[in-house]
Amino acid sequence: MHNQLQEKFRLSVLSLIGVVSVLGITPFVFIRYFQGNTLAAIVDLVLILGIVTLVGYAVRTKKTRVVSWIVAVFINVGVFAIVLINGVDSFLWIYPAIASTFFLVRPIEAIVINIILTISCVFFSNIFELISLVSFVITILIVSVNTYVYASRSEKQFRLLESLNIVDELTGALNRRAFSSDIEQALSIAERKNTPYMLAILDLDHFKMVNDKYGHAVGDQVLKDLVTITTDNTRKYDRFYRFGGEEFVLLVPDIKKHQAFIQNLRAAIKKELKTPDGKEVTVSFGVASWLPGATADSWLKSADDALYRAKANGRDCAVFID
Ligand SMILES: Nc1nc2c(ncn2[C@@H]2O[C@H](COP(=O)(O)OP(=O)(O)OP(=O)(O)O)[C@@H](O)[C@H]2O)c(=O)[nH]1
Repeated sequence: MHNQLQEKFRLSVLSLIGVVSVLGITPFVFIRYFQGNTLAAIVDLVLILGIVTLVGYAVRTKKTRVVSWIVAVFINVGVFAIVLINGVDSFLWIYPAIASTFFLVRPIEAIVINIILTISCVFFSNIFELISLVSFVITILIVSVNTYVYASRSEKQFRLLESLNIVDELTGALNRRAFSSDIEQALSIAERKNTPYMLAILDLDHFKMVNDKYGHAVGDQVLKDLVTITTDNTRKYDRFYRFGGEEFVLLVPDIKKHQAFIQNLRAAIKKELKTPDGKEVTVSFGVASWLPGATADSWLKSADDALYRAKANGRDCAVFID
C-alpha cells in the first residue's frame, strides 16, 4: 500500500513534468529548425521523444523511481547540450531543469545532479563571456534552495498524508484500507510464485469485560499493547492490521512452520498482555494458509471460520485451516 501510493505520486509528478517539458520544448524544435540551427532542433526533438518514451514506460511498468532518475539525468544532459550548442541564447533553460530535478529525485540527489550541471556549464560553455558568473551562481543557488525547501516539505507532507491514510490512529497498526490493497498484492504474488502465505485473524477474548471492569482507556491501552507485542514478535515484512474494534489481521508471507510461528506469538501475547492489576488478556486465532485459487473474500472467510471455531473451543487458542 505504502509503495503503491508513492508510485502514484511519482507517476503524477513524472507525467506533469513530462507534459510541461514537451509543451515547453516543442516550439523550439521549429524555431531552431527555421533558424537553420538543425543540431539544436535535433537535440530538442530527442529530448521530447526521450521524455515521452520514458514517461510512457513508467506508466506501463510502474517503475517510477528508476524512470524519474533517468528523466532527471536526461533533462539535465539535454539542457547542458543545448547550452553548449546555443550558448547564452539558451542558458535560461538551466533554471527549469534545476527546479524540475528536485521533484523527480530525492532532494539530496537533486543537489548532486544540479551541482554537476552547474559546474559543467561553468567549465565547458561559453556563456560567461556574456553573463556574470557570480550572478549565475547566486541565482542558481537561490532557485535551488527555494525548490529544495519546497520539494522536501511536500515530500514530508506526502509522507504524513500517506501514513494517515493507511495507519490506525489509536494503535498505530495498519488499517483496513491498507489491508484491502495489500491482500490483493499478496494474492497475486502467491499465485505467481507459489509463495506460502498465511492469514490470521486475532480477536481479543472477553474484551468487553476488560472495558466494563477497567474502563475504556485501559481497553485502549490493551489494544495498543497487543500491537506492540505482535510487532515485536513478528518479522519486519509481516503485516499487522486493525480490522475494527478488537479484531486484528496478520498477513504473513513466505512462512513454512506456520503453526509454531502462531503458537509462539500466542504464547508471547499470553505472557505479556496484562490488565493494570496483572490479569492476563488472551487472544483467539483463526488461521488460514493461502490455497491456489483463493480470493480475498474466500481466504478471509476461511480464517474467520477458524476463528469462530477457536472461540467455540473455549478461546485462548488457535485453529488452523490448511
Ligand atoms: N477500549 C476500546 N474498546 C473497543 C474499541 N473498539 C471496540 N471495543 C470494544 O470491544 C468489545 C467487543 O466486545 P464483543 O464483540 O462482545 O467481544 P468480546 O467481549 O471480546 O467477546 P469474545 O470476542 O466473544 O471473546 C466491545 O465492548 C467494544 O466496545 C476501542 O477502540 N477501544
